[in-house]
Amino acid sequence: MKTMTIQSKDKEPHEIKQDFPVNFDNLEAKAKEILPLGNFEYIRGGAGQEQTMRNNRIAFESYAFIPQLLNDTSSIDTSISLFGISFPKPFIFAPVGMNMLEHPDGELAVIRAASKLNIPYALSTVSSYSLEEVAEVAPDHTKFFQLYWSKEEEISFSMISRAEAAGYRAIVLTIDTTVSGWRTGDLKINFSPLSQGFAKGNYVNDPIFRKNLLNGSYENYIDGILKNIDHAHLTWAHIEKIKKHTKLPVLLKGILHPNDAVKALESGIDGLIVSNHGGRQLDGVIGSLDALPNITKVVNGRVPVLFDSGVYSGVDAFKALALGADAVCIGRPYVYGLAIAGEQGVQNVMMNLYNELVTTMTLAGTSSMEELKKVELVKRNNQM
Ligand SMILES: Cc1cc2nc3c(=O)[nH]c(=O)nc-3n(C[C@H](O)[C@H](O)[C@H](O)COP(=O)(O)O)c2cc1C
Ligand SMILES: CCCCCCC(=O)C(=O)O
Repeated sequence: MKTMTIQSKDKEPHEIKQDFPVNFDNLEAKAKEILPLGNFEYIRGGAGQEQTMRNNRIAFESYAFIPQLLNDTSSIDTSISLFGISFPKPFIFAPVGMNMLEHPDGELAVIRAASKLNIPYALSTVSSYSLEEVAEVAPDHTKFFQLYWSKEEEISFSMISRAEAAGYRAIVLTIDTTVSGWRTGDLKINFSPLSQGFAKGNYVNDPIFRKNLLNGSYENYIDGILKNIDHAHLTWAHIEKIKKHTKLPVLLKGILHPNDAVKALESGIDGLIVSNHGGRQLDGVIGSLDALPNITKVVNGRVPVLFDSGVYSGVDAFKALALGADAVCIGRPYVYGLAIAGEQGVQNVMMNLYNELVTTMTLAGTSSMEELKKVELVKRNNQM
């Protein structure tokens, strides 16, 4: 592989592999060549007829921005501040479960890349490696713990306490996955991701999980996770309990309706992630980008508003930031990078996104996040 070094505007030199796929379609195609069918389809696929996945792309393609030129863009500042910490890039690694489906180093490879690039990392509840193992790789790097609420609530409280003890900086409660979506791609080939055995990291050594669900038998952990994971009883009343249990900021992931954003603020939530889970949960849902403006409007800067679902290029990131997101979370692209080339693949993907964002900001006449947020966007009615 040929390499070149890019001097990014945050002053860290990063090596980019020149024959590594640059655009999202090529990245996905390359990952498809490498991964077993079930693993690939689990990552790629969405719920039902994949209307939500399409809506995500339609939303991005229906926004266009109008650059204003002859501004000095010789130096671009992409830095953001979240919960009092400053980061050089406006990206976050979205929580993605079971990374051993893509690479034996799984989440360990991802946290290494995240820490080298200084991009916050959100670890999934259903990770292949435990939150403690991940923390050990990069103890000082900013990590969030994504929580899937457990049917056995004590397990959730145990995981929150463990995340706090291991130095995680926030809890991200995902609220759109009370049960798994109707994933037609997985169903068609009878692929059950949780049954592959790669979701155990945070469970097998959890004292409460062992006591309540493992019944002393290590072999039963898949059964235990499957029994525990659906949690349709979760309501706003739980938020208060969670907030009482931890001093960490709590973010809600999966907000699409402005009424829910208001309820979240009333419940004392510290941040929101506007997301439709990449179209993997509920089919027929609004494109995540289309939900963003109404939410930033009601939140009005009171808490950080993060965004994900369909950010596949630097231009996509630019549009989400211009519509008011404080940072964008990247999901499928880095997972494909992981499948293709482990830690280096994850770095390549994130740096390609970043370099395209910097190029876009330069050409659009915006040299900082503040200026980016003032960019004018127009929306057309796109038909697909
Ligand atoms: C393979 C895969 C696994 C995921 N696992 C989780 C998870 O464990 N927890 C969670 O909150 N979101 C999970 N997500 C959703 C992502 O956090 C994010 O919302 C989604 O990837 C955004 O869509 P995009 O990748 O199309 O941009 C997963 C996504 C993928 C692709
Ligand atoms: C309760 C369902 C498990 C979901 C596993 C990870 C995930 O969020 C995904 O999108 O896949």
